[in-house]
Amino acid sequence: SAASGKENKPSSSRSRRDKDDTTNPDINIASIGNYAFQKTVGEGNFAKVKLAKHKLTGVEVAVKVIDKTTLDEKKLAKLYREVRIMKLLHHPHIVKLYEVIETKSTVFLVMEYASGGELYDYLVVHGKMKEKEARAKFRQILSAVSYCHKKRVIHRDLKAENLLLDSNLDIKIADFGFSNYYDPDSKLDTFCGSPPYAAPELFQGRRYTGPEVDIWSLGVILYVLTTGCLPFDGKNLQEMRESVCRGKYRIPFYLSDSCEKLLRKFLIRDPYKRAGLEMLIDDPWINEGYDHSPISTDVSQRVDEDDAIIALMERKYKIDRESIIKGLRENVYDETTAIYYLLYYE
Ligand SMILES: CC1(C)C(=O)N([C@H]2C=Cc3c(O)cccc32)c2nc(Nc3ccccc3)ncc21
Repeated sequence: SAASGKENKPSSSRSRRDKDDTTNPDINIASIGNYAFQKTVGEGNFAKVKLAKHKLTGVEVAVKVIDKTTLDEKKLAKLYREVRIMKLLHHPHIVKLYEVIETKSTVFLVMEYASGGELYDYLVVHGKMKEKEARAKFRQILSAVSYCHKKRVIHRDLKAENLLLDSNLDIKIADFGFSNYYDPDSKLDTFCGSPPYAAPELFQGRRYTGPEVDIWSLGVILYVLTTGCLPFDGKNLQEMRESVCRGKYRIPFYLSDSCEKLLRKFLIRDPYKRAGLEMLIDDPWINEGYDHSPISTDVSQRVDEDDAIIALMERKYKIDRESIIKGLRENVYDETTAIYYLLYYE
C-alpha cells in the first residue's frame, strides 16, 4: 500500500500536508456512494467526520473518512479491528455502522449521526444532572457497556467526550478506536484512554484483563454526571497520576447515600476488588424507580427481517428480496443493507 512505499523522511523535514494538498483525491470529494456530504462534524489526526445525507432515503448519517495513506501498517490493522468490532455491535446505545466503502486510499465508515453532540458539551452547558436524569443516562451507558463485555469487547476510552446524544438526548457510545477483544484468562498491556478516566493499574503499567478498566471509567462517568466535575484532577500528568493512584475524591454534600455507595463500588483502586457489572444488576441507586435491570441478559440485538421494509425496497429501489436477506444474514455492510438499516432504524 502507499504507506509502505513512503520513505521514512525524518519528521522535521516532512512538510505538513496542508489542507488542499490532495495527494489523496478522496479527501475533499462532495459525495461517496449514495451519500452527499454536507459539513464537517469533527476532525481527528487520521480521520475527518462529515455529516452526510443518504440520497435515496434522505436519512442523515455521519461518515468517518479515513485517509489510509497516512496510516502505517500498525494503525491500518487497528482501523480494520475497529471496523470488525463495529460490525459485531448492534445495540440501541452504541453508534450504528451502516456501510463500509473502501477505495485504494480511503475508508469511508457510514455511521449513525448523533445530532445532540457530546454529553461533555451538554454538561458544560447545562451543568450537573439531577440524580434522576443521571440515572436514566447511566442506565443506558451501563446497558451498552455490559452488552460489549458480554461480546468480549472492551471500549478502553469511555469518557464524557465519547458519549454522544441523539435527537431524543439518548446515549450513543462512539469511538471504538481503542477497543479490543479480551480473553478472561489472559492479560492486556496497552495503556489506552484519557488520563482522568484511566484506572490506577494503567498508570502503574500493570497488565489487565479488560472489563475492569471500563468499569473504573464508568465510575468516573457517574461522578461527572452527578457532580459536573472530575473526581481526580491535576495540572499535569504526574499530578493526575498521583490523584488517581491515591484514589481519594470528594463527595459533595448534595449527593445521596445510595449514589455515594455506588461510586465506592466503581472507584476501587484494586482491580480485583472492583465491582463487576453483574454485581451492579440489583444496586439500589441504579434500580431506583425502575422495575428491571439495565444490564439485559439477551445480547442478540440483531435486526430482524422486516417484510414491510423488504417489500418497500423491492418496489421503490428495485432490489430483489434474496439479496437483501442474504446481506442481512451474512452481516454485510454494503449499499443494499445500508438502505435496509436506514429504513429499519428510522
Ligand atoms: C461517526 C461518529 C461515531 C464519529 O466518529 N463522530 C465524531 C465526530 C465528532 C465527534 C466528537 O466530538 C466526539 C466523539 C465522536 C465524534 C460522530 N459525531 C456525531 N455527532 C456529533 C454531532 C455534533 C458534535 C459532535 C458529534 N455522530 C456520529 C459520529
